[in-house]
Amino acid sequence: MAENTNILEINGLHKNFFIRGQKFEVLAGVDLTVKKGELLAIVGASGCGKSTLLKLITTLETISSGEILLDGEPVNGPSPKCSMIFQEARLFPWLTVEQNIEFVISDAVPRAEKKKMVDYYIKLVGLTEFTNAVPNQLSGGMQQRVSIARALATRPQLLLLDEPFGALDAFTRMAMQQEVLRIWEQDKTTMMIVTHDIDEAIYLSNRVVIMGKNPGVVKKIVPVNLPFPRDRTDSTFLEIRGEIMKEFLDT
Ligand SMILES: Nc1ncnc2c1ncn2[C@@H]1O[C@H](COP(=O)(O)OP(=O)(O)OP(=O)(O)O)[C@@H](O)[C@H]1O
Repeated sequence: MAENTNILEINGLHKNFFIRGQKFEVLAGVDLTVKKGELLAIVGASGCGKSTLLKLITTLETISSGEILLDGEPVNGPSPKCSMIFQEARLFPWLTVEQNIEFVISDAVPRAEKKKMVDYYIKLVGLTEFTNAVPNQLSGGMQQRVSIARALATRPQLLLLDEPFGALDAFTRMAMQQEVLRIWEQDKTTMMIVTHDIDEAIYLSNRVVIMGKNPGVVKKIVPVNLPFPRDRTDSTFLEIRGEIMKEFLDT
């Protein structure tokens, strides 16, 4: 059988929420395909359903209608093929960096192999010197790097990042964007990143998905055919920025 080159296929996805019996249609027919190895960014006005979309993929929320196929299989419960990172790092405060990562690796993995995996992911995010630190001994950016290492240690085929750098200052945020690209180039895990920052979306992704609001739909998908690392002042970068901004202003 031919290998499935799409890690994610979303067809006619609808999501309704009910508040005191009143129906709110949040997603109204989202179609989206993500190829293995892609770095996809999702942008859209606040409340358009970006986080809801990620939650439906991880089954933190349930679909109203439509389907989501993860590596060719309909999602119907949490899958080891998919991992998610949130705006805050959500680490265990009483565990060290090493223990936070070790925690998510299956007990079926032999001890020596587990140690190797933990060391690999700590090195991947550049925290080898902080292996034995607990989260409150780390900066916000470092904590988020631990959460990335922890998510990758589950060896997901798809990593979902929901505004992962939203709580970080501008300098740390830019450093983290470079870090994500470095990790992606080394690890090639498919990533879907939700962000409010249009520059971040263009800087990081192969395609930018622009969502429209009320109800949430995919309005436009803009390809970003620029080599990495990208120059934010490059004329094509700025052109793409203008194209995305125009969609927002038309909302
Ligand atoms: N559990 C819930 N119950 C009811 N309504 C919800 C629930 N979760 C989300 N919503 C509603 O769904 C809509 C989309 O929310 P969502 O968090 O997906 O948007 P978003 O695009 O990620 O927004 P933001 O950019 O502000 O984070 C909002 O109107 C929100 O109030």
